[in-house]
Amino acid sequence: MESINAPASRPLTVHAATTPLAGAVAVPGDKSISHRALMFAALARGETGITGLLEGEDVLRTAAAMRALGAIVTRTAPGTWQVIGRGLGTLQEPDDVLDMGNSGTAARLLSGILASHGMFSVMTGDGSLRGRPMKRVTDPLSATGARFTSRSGGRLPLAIEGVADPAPLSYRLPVASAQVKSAVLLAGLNAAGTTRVEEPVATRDHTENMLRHFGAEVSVAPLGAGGRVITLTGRPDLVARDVAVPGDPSSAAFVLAAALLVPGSSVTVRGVGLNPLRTGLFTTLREMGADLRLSNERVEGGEPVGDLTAVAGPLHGVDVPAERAPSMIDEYPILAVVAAHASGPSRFRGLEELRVKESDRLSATVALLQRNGVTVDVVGDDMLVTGTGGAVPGGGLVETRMDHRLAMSATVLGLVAAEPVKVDDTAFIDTSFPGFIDLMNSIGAGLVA
Ligand SMILES: O=C(O)C1=C[C@@H](OP(=O)(O)O)[C@@H](O)[C@H](O)C1
Ligand SMILES: C=C(OP(=O)(O)O)C(=O)O
Repeated sequence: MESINAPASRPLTVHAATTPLAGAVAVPGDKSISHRALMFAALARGETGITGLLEGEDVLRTAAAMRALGAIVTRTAPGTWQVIGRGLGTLQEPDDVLDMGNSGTAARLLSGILASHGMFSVMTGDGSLRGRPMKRVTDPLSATGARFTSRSGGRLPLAIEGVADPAPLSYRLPVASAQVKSAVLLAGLNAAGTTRVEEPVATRDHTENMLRHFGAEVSVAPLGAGGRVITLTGRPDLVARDVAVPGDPSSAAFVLAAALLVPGSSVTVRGVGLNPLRTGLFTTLREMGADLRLSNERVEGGEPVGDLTAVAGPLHGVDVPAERAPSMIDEYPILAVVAAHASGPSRFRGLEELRVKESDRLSATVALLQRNGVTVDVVGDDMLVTGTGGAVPGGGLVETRMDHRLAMSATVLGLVAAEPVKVDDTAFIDTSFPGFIDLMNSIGAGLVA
């Protein structure tokens, strides 16, 4: 897909690692928490300090958008940012189109904020984001009184006529999506009364946790088997509070997977966020027989954090239940790579949401593996991978389709394939994991960009 916003492409040929991977590293800050820290700080009164902020392209788009809306957002040192917000309901109408780049989280969460402020705005994104569904947020948000206009299909670019006195929403999520849940809750911040969201399956709860941290009243109650009801009292006095962003478990996934696969490796990733609604991959890897050790468990900035050490060893196939998908939704491409290297069959169930990520990750992951000689099928919404028992042929060209996670997954596959794996473009890795190639080289991957 072409886009005027697309960075120059950066192809990479990955050769098998010739030595074990070793060392202790830290990955960049959590992307979900970084977006939220910037947005919520901009809505709060006063000065918020953020440490460990992910300085990836996606989060930088959110920083630019909050500036365009009148917050003062300043980078004071690497990963350390200061945000001066003026308080809920006081955002300024942006002068120009808000370009959210490649980021679904930025676009969807911001929709909730823009809908609930009395201003006109227009939002767009890159070629990938313009293809992703927005009706999942604009449908519920329309009940606030806000109006959304777009071309047919309800995708970006989107014009938003927000309302200064939005009606509070009561909404049951039709898809398991933390982005939709968050958009509804954010619209509820500036609404008089109670906003209520029901989620049939629990999704990442960083919005709930961080809104409470900034002084909002948010309650969470169980709903049926594994679901939740979230209620938010509108018009809270949001007050600036510092935020420490933990390392992103979705980024640590690539480093740890590489260490599990390259023979003889042992790698520690320090300070990984371990919110239980994010750790489905680690559970799954252990079920595959992975030696994944947790140490130095602690709570930082209200989130559980720990150091994870991956030690290479034999892995076997796994059957991942659909209920686990929300807690590892971004990890299926790298899990598929691990399953391709493992012995025996794997089945990952209930992956319909993968079709609407930065790319159609179901078909793109299938293509990634097939191009490299691995047998893989899709049956309904399930992916079936036939493990090679450590004998991935490789030799294929992977199309990353403007999708950072495909680029990193293909890179890890190349480290253990018999023939070099060509990755058409690694530039999009910068959306979530700037410095990925250097970090991998610091533990011995030998990647030559
Ligand atoms: O809320 C968030 O920060 C995110 C939610 C998930 O998306 P969905 O809500 O579309 O499942 C995830 O895939 C994305 O990377 C980040
Ligand atoms: C799906 C992802 O992000 P987003 O929806 O924010 O583009 C991701 O990072 O894998």
